[in-house]
Amino acid sequence: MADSQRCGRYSYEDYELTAQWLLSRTEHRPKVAIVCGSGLGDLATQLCDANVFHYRDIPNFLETTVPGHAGRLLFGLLSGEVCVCMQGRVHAYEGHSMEQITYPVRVFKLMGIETLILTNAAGGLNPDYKAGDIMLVRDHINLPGLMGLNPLVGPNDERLGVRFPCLSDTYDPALRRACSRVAAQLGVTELVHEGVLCMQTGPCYETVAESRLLRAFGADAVGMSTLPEAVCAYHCGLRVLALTLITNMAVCNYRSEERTNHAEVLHTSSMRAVALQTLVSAVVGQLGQFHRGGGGGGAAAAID
Ligand SMILES: O=P(O)(O)O[C@H]1O[C@H](CO)[C@@H](O)[C@H]1O
Ligand code: HPA
Repeated sequence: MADSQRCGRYSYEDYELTAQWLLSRTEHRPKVAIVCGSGLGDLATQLCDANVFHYRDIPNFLETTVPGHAGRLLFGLLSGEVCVCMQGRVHAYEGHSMEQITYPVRVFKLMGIETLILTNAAGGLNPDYKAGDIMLVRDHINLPGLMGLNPLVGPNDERLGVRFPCLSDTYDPALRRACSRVAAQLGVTELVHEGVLCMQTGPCYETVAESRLLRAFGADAVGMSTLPEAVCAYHCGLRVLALTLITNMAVCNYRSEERTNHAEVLHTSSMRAVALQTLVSAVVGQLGQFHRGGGGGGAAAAID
């Protein structure tokens, strides 16, 4: 394909090549993909009959560099549903473009994935939240995207999605409802909120003034990932559920002696890993009936 026809750095054929590379090395045919955020990678170890690939061995995948992101892709069964699970992600602050960090999402699309479940760690901005809570992402504020760092910038390949996607329904309402119901069945409703996730590029945590600004903008939590993946996934027709673990409260007060740090983020992730894994596994268990029905666009009918 000529450079002018490429989506940007990658062509459709690059995504296809990686998808075929993976599918030719596993007999699993997943419809669900899961991305594990900081310290949440143990979810991947729950997969039965797993086939494991290191990112460094997968064509065009980037290696992870951040503690808490193992850098392995696993195929296997979770709650009886065939899944592919990213044990860790790469971030823009590691020196990559938005297109590079979202590469796996388009590969998933070409592998036949229908639902993408994103997880991440973030700082709480909503004063009703506390470290250890879980936020179902209802909507987002994509600060890098608003500043031009949007993964869809560049020539658009219509095979992957439309030029001007409307993002009002990025986070599938039926999936969120299903997740809330599962949380109630598991007796963890008091841990679970719905809210707005803001992304800033990182790697610095926010200043006090920035945290206050983001709260005033309407954000309930702030992180350094997830939104580019959600944008790319929605663009190419995947159903998206995003679960944010509030690993710390963003510092919004000059008198506070709290200092956000990655060790604290990983500590909270480890404390809540089992709860989050249980929630995600149970939600995945509800997806099968819809996927077996085949075809897109019927999520609400199938899950409700
Ligand atoms: O978003 P994930 O990858 O879960 O991790 C979050 O936690 C790290 C900062 O502590 C950053 O990588 C931020 O993005
Ligand atoms: N801010 C940004 N990203 C984060 C935070 C935070 O407080 N915690 C975990 N990831």
